[in-house]
Amino acid sequence: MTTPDWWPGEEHAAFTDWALSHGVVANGVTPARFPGRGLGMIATRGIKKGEALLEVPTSVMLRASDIPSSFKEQFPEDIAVHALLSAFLTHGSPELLSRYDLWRKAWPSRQDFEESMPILWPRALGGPQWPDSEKDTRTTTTNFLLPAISGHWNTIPKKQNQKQYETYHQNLLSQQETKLRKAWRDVLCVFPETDWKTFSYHWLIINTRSFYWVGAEEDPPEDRNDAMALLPFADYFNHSDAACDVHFSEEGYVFRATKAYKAGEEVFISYGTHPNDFLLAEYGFFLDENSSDAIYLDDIVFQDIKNHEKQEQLWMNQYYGNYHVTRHGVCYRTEVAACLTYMNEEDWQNHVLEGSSQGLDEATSEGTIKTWIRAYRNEVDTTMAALRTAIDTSPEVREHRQKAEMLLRRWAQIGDLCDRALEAVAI
Ligand SMILES: C[S@@+](CC[C@H](N)C(=O)[O-])C[C@H]1O[C@@H](n2cnc3c(N)ncnc32)[C@H](O)[C@@H]1O
Repeated sequence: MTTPDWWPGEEHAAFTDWALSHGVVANGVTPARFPGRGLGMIATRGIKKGEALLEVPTSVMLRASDIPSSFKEQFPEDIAVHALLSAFLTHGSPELLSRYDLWRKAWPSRQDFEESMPILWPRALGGPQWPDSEKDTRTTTTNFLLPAISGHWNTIPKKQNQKQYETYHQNLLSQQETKLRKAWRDVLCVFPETDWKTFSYHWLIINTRSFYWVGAEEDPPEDRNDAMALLPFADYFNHSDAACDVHFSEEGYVFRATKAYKAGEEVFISYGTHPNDFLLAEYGFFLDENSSDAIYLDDIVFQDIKNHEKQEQLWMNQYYGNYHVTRHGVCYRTEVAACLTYMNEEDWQNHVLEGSSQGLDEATSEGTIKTWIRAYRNEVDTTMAALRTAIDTSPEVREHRQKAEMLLRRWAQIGDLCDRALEAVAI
């Protein structure tokens, strides 16, 4: 019998047999190869909306509670679950880990992560310095990484004394780096001889393949990132921005179809409503079409609203930061910040608290917002031109041409998003 062109290969067939014989129920889906996406799930027959496609019992999952206490107790109490699971995959007893051998053979390689994940990219493309990084020989100081990932701009000076606030979709790389550096310190405390490449590989496996999990008897952890588990087989699902019907209970996880599928179609789940910069930083890919795509104007807005009292007003009224733009225009927070550039304190307070339009000038607000979006558009043009030049002239960038071209594609998307938002802005 000839194998189909999506045939995943022997190691995936062997892992599938293991999963099915250990209680995983796959109902019309199986792993398959999809160009540009590695492995994913394919519908093996017509599937109706609402059908249960996959059940993964808790007995095959890997959670913090599955790690023996004797192993856990060696680590600092505040170790993150992500770090603990990475440490267990790196240093757990071979007898306990052997049950996952076939699953682990089905994972992507470290080389795959080096290609796709900015956190492992070379310094020349804005990647961080790690124990195995090559000497920093950058000949350019341009930031080629996207501002939401790197936290840096080429054309906009970053304000130094901004307040600390939660940003879920900005400064992504430094947040990720902080977590990985802490995990690395925690594992070295207990296993000083840990191999960086192996540990960081496991950390990235967990970063890209874990699911939200809280046990029935447990309260959700303070840090949402600690509510995680690995689900063998379910981690074949790729992401799309379509809706997704996923439930978990003490028995395990159940994935249901949110639409009908024809045999041969890829079945996706949603990893969450994430903009493309987030997908690139956290998962090493981004979508061509993403209804959740957005860019953030915070550094541009704070460059404009420098006045300390005005910044305090934003802060006190909980409008400080997280100003986002989609192709449909800007969020309400951005509109509120734009009014503050020209309204007096009393009028602005009455506007945000009571909806008063005293002192509101929609044309001025619109003009301010367009100036902010144009500043982002200018950053796109400047950086794309520099990146194109670097691809042609800089040996250290040319060596990583595929990654540089991935960045160019994302910058072009952002340029397009700015143009559409400029057309859409009308308050
Ligand atoms: C949970 S795994 C999914 C299985 C994975 N494709 C594999 O080959 O093992 C998540 C990873 O799959 C890839 N991925 C998921 N959705 C994708 C998509 N829509 N396009 C491209 N790659 C995707 C990314 O590399 C991501 O880090």
